[in-house]
Amino acid sequence: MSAPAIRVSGQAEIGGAPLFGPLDLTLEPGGWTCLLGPSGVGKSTILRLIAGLDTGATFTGQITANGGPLAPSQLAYMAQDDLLLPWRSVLGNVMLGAELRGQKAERARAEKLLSDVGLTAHSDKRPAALSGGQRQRVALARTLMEDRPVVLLDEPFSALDARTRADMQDLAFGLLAGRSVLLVTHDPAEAARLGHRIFVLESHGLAQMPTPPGAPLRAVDDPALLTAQAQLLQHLRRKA
Ligand SMILES: Nc1ncnc2c1ncn2[C@@H]1O[C@H](COP(=O)(O)OP(=O)(O)OP(=O)(O)O)[C@@H](O)[C@H]1O
Repeated sequence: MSAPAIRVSGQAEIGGAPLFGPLDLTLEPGGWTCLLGPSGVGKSTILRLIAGLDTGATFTGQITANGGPLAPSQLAYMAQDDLLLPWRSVLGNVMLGAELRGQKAERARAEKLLSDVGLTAHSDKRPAALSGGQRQRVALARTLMEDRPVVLLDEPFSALDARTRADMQDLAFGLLAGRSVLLVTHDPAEAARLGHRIFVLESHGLAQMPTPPGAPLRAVDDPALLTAQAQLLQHLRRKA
């Protein structure tokens, strides 16, 4: 699977007021690009624009994959809300994408993913019977099930306890190897651990931040990661 180079160049406004940009964001082809920034600055809007979904913003610019159009079939998108269908079982939600496309869902693969996210015992339950963190893991499994070259993740680990968060980062990083991943996160440690490229979105543009030396997935106790994490937090606090 060859992952395209995704580029977003342009600016957005809401109700006539600038939201972000002008900016020029190129995702790491086949790697993880992490996007941080203050609440409301437009991070989710960028994800939704790339996904071709409605936003409240008017975007002027271009979004390209290897210089051409990005087809919806190239991407998987995990929204901030889990968007689980309440009347389907957990397993049924993980298999939803294939069924919506009229394809036969790979049940064994869905069951393996549910095992990977630690939810085998919950596979027959309805989403309402799960905790917020469990629901988020179902949504992650559903996204990983899609097997697409471009993956957009909007705060996918935000509801997880620290240990599960590290485990799910490991899992997602392994299963998404070779994909172009755009991760929106509020967690500097997460960005420093996972990012091939790290950006902070600010109202006037985009700041590229240094990544720690060494390839992701970085060890959580790597001193260089801890330094990068602290620098990122300082940058975010200065901007606030
Ligand atoms: N459908 C919509 N209609 C109108 N305005 C919207 C809509 N969706 C988002 N906005 C506004 O657009 C701005 C950017 O929202 P967005 O969700 O992209 O921010 P964000 O950086 O992802 O924030 P957070 O970190 O809190 O998730 C916000 O001011 C928000 O109120």
